[in-house]
Amino acid sequence: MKPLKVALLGCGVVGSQVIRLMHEQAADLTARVGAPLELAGVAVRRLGRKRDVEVDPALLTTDAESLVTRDDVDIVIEVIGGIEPARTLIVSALSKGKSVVTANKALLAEDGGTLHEAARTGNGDLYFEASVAGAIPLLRPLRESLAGDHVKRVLGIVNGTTNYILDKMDSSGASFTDALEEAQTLGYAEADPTADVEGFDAAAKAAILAGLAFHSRVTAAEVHREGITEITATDVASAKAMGYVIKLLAICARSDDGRSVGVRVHPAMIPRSHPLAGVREAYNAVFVEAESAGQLMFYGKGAGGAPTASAVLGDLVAVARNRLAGTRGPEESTYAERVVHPMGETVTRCHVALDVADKPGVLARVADLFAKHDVSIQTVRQEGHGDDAQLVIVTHRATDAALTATMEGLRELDIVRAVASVMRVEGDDD
Ligand SMILES: NC(=O)c1ccc[n+]([C@@H]2O[C@H](COP(=O)([O-])OP(=O)(O)OC[C@H]3O[C@@H](n4cnc5c(N)ncnc54)[C@H](O)[C@@H]3O)[C@@H](O)[C@H]2O)c1
Ligand SMILES: N[C@@H](CCO)C(=O)O
Ligand code: NA
Repeated sequence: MKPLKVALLGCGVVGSQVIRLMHEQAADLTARVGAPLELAGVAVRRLGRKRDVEVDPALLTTDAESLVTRDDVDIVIEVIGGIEPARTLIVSALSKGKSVVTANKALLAEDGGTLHEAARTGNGDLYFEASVAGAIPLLRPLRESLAGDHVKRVLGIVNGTTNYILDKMDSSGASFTDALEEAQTLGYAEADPTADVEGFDAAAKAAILAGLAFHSRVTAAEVHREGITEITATDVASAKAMGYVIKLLAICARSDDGRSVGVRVHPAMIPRSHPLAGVREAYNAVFVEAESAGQLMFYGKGAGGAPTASAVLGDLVAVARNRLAGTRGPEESTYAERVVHPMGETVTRCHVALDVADKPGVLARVADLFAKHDVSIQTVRQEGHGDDAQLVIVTHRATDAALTATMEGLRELDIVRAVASVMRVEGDDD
């Protein structure tokens, strides 16, 4: 049987594991695909570098553009990352009729439309399971298994680094800075942790998830994004005292009338009894709620060379089978054309801690301000007394615009010394 030729772009953490697995599992892959998969070349930045995997030096090239357009190449795997040259290389490959497998969430979330269009006109496949939640099969279930259902909400932990940091803060009382340092020492967080801790990585994944779940195109720029850098040990302790844990959540939800979607990434308190609260260390987990299927949960490793390569290889087998069968996988589905509504229209609950003076009338004035903005209070608790009093308030569901206006009003009240902590509450639907 004629082999299918595979060009690999990038031989870093993921790329080196792709090579290892293609080599070690060659016989099984051949049997599963129906033809051998053969590496045609590996594009790297520097030829002489020491690598985590043995590669035939004759396969290495620094000319990625020539590799992806070579006539004998059938499938291109892109694991370089970043926007350029990844975009140009993927578009070149697709325009030449190749199929592409990529793990590049940043590119898909910024300009997925261009890639999908190139796949459509080139009549090839574009698969990207590894781009969201690494090893966890999540995109194929959304794109294929749930294609007959109506997804209402996707909610989950899609960034392992921040989950590791928040888990450390929760279990040991560590500060954000100390927990980040530990995550860096262990290799979870990068030297420049911005993409993870500021929520960019999770926002890109949320955009991809929302697009698939709601059959609409969503870009990273449309995702409301807040990171975890401002979370203090006091926030974590305060959450703990109330039976909550703080997680960085990606939440994609369809509006009640079905016309729009909300897509957001921010830290939130969830009850300790919620299944997502038990997601420890660098693990990922995603809940999908669909009209007929009900609640589904996907859990596993969202990062790491081998786990991510597992998802890449799954896609490789799928696109290879399609090529042999002379068919293609599903195209991008954007027929619903739902718009992303502004964060102000999103309905959430809120936990607020206020430093106040403990004297008559303070609670009444605070409550009055919530009422003025039509925000209903669920619980209120006072801690401390005298000049050290703190009011801890949890609201019922209200629009983010009303909650934001309430917080602004609280900051202006003379009886409020400081708004010590504001955090959204998710996962208990009171
Ligand atoms: N590492 C993970 O756990 C993980 C998980 C999910 C998705 N991803 C995605 O997989 C992709 C790769 O991630 P990684 O962790 O392997 O990164 P990495 O930095 O370890 O590897 C990228 C490699 O690409 C090479 N490269 C850069 N520009 C190149 C060019 N123009 N030509 C040839 N080679 C070039 C780099 O030298 C590097 O070796 C990214 O899109 C990332 O977001 C990674
Ligand atoms: N940096 C990501 C892994 C790649 O998506 C994380 O911490 O989950
Ligand atoms: Na995945």
